[in-house]
Amino acid sequence: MDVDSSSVSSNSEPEHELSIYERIGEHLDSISCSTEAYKVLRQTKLTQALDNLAGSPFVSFKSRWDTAPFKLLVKGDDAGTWFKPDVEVLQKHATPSPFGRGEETVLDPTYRNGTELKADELAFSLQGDKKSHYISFVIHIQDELATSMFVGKSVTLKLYKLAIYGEGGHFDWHRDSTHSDAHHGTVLVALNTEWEGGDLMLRHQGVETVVNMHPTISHSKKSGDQLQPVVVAFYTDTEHKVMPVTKGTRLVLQYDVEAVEQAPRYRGPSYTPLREAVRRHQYIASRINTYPNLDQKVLQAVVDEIRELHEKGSTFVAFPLTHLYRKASVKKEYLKGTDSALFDVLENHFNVVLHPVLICAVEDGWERREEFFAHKYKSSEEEPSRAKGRGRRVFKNASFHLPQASAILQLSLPNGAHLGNEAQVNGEARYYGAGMFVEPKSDE
Ligand SMILES: O=C(O)CCC(=O)C(=O)O
Ligand SMILES: [Fe+2]
Repeated sequence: MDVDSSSVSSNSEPEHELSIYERIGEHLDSISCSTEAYKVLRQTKLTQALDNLAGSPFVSFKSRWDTAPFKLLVKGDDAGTWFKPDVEVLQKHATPSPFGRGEETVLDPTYRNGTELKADELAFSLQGDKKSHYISFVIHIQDELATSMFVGKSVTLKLYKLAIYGEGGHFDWHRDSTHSDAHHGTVLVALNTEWEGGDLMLRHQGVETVVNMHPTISHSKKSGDQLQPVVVAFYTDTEHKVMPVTKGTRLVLQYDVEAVEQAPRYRGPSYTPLREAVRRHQYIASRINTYPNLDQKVLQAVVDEIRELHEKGSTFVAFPLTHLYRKASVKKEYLKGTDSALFDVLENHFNVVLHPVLICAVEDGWERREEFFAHKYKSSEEEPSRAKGRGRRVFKNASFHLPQASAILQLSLPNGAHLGNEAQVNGEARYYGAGMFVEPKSDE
């Protein structure tokens, strides 16, 4: 990239969370930062505009589908129905749930205490064998997600497992592991049992939310009162935990959500992805609890601010994505939530490039003040000379704007190491911070 650069200057404040990020970043990659640096700015007009945009990391809604009669089969054994599952049969076949601590898969009941059945051990069919009803239930969830968390994407649910938590069962804070580049969400649906405790908690940008997963009664004139499951979906990079169950048994189906960009279809002359997203949101907003923020005014404020920065001479304006991604998923087609909506809008006005990002701290030798720099993450094959102590080049006409609500600072799990529902053996599923790099369109 052809941009001006200057040597390091020092006038920023020390930032506690940034130090954490830098430590984790190094832990993740065991590399030093690359030589080309973007100066990190905080509390700018652009960071404020981005903070106003921050959305919610999850949705929950009642399924309108009649799930009551779904039959459950475990390794061919009858295990009741969604309405009345046979807990004993399910437990008989279940195995203890491990989790991932760094590269290891471990069993540690102080962190996770529960058992599970894998997807290939389970089957569903309606009494009378109309299996298509179960498939319709799944398709209904996919459709809801394509109008909320994954606007305009083609969404596929894949059953991952059934988690069983008896009394004392729980799972501490973790992020779910991803199983493919397109895997961006988790869906949970509780079966109809009675339990107390066992709340699901989600944590995003430091805010914790409790979700009630108990099936609820729905009143309908046509079909009378009906018990319906609550569907909870969240992005895979959302930290979550299951509080200890104090009574009864909690049975939860867990699905992986794969989302990829939809093939272009015929669009009318007034079509824009944002208009389409907002139209769909208005339709579902009344039924769905929370969803990404797609307020046009808030999105426009980000566009206006970037344009102003460009006009003032900051040709390269960068900021972090709201979510974390595996490295191979830092691509337009895999963006989720507000990241996806914002990219679509910015792309109409600017040249936008996505790239994994590392933030590094540099200590000023005299005053012992830390300064922070954002770097496009490059592997050692891409930039082999990086670690050999070449000077840092700071782009003069560029800035990296770091909002409060940025997942890049949320990589700080309690002990700084990966804690997931699975181990990370070859590292391809690691979560990275990433950024959007926005410059004026070359023809403007
Ligand atoms: O049972 C639940 O509600 C979630 C379990 C979970 O987070 C997991 O197994 O990864
Ligand atoms: Fe999980």
